[in-house]
Amino acid sequence: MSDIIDEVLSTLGRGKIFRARELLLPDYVPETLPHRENQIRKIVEILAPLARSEKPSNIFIYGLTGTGKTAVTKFVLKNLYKRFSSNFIYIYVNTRQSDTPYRILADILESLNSKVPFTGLSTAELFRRLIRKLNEVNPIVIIVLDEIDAMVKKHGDDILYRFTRANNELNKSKISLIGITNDVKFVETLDPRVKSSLGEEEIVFPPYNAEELEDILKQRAKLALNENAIKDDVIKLCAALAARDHGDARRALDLLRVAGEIAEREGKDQITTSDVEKARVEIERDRVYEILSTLPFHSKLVLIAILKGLRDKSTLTTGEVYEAYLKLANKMGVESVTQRRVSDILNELDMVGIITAKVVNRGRYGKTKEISLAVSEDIILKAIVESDERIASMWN
Ligand SMILES: Nc1ncnc2c1ncn2[C@@H]1O[C@H](COP(=O)(O)OP(=O)(O)OP(=O)(O)O)[C@@H](O)[C@H]1O
Repeated sequence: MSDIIDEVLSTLGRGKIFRARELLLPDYVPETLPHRENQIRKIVEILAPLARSEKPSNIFIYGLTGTGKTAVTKFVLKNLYKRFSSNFIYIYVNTRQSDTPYRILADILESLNSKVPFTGLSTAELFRRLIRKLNEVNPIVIIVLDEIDAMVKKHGDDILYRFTRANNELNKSKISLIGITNDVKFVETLDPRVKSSLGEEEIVFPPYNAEELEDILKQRAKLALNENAIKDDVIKLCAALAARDHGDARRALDLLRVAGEIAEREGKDQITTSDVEKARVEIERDRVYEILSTLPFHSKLVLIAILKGLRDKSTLTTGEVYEAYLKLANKMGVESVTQRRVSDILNELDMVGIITAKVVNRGRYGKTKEISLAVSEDIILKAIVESDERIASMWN
């Protein structure tokens, strides 16, 4: 049996495209970050008091997705830590993954070598433990809260408020916060006290343009791909597609990586622009699949109702979708949600690009929406059936 494993591994190793594929993955923090010199300089200036063991101001960083916020923050902290490791420590928490106040506090405590049970304590108790722990250690603690909008939208900004006030309870140690978000409007929703404290310093990351993305891709391609595996037209196309999509470097790098994987799968030794086109379709399909499979149960049911309804007609009204949904809920023996909620679900599905809901005026009958699908029926069915056993058993 181990022959099979060796055989597969040896063919994988024989790829002609990648030298180090992992350098194109989103978690990799490169040694140089072109076109972010100003942001790096500004963060270093704000954090400079660390050199004198003094607490820096809190920083609030915002900019659209893929504009380098996380990479730049990690890069600066890593490099400052190399120089002043006796003056501070830093803890990075992604609050989309650790998306409750409990998990965030537990993550921070665990980084400080303090074991925390998975559940069972109050957040107030965790906070007390954190203060106690920090009072034992000397240095300044920089806490990076990445994607904080995700957590605050679900749980409110109480934990941020507590963090910004924690220094009053600390003796030797001090906390500085770096909050990162890609939702620019999010700042306005914060409690004014949190806003002014977290936003002592604000840094904006603008989107990259196509030329900047080309530089980023070229630099990364040099490290990750074999020398002759790529030509300029491929880099240009990846950069142009990602620039159109609000200047997102992650998207540009994903396009390049997936195009490389497609070329390698086909045994080629060079990536072509048609591989990039295929990569674009593949990435979009994965994105849609991910959205669909993580939808809440009733949203999935509404979609199935739409699929059934569209067998006989080309579009459906909101009322027709609701009727079809009620029938399904009844058949499955689940409690249905209100028509108002179904209407909200339809808006959400429209916003993420799964359906199209066009408002039409029906004269004296008022306005309604004409609902149709914006993605293929196959992918909806596949994602929902594969992610929800109850719906799958009804469908089969
Ligand atoms: N200037 C740059 N040079 C090289 N690589 C970059 C640059 N900016 C971003 N990247 C790369 O692009 C990807 C996305 O960047 P990053 O995660 O920092 O974006 P972000 O702004 O934090 O996005 P999000 O808000 O979605 O988390 C990462 O792989 C990162 O290494």
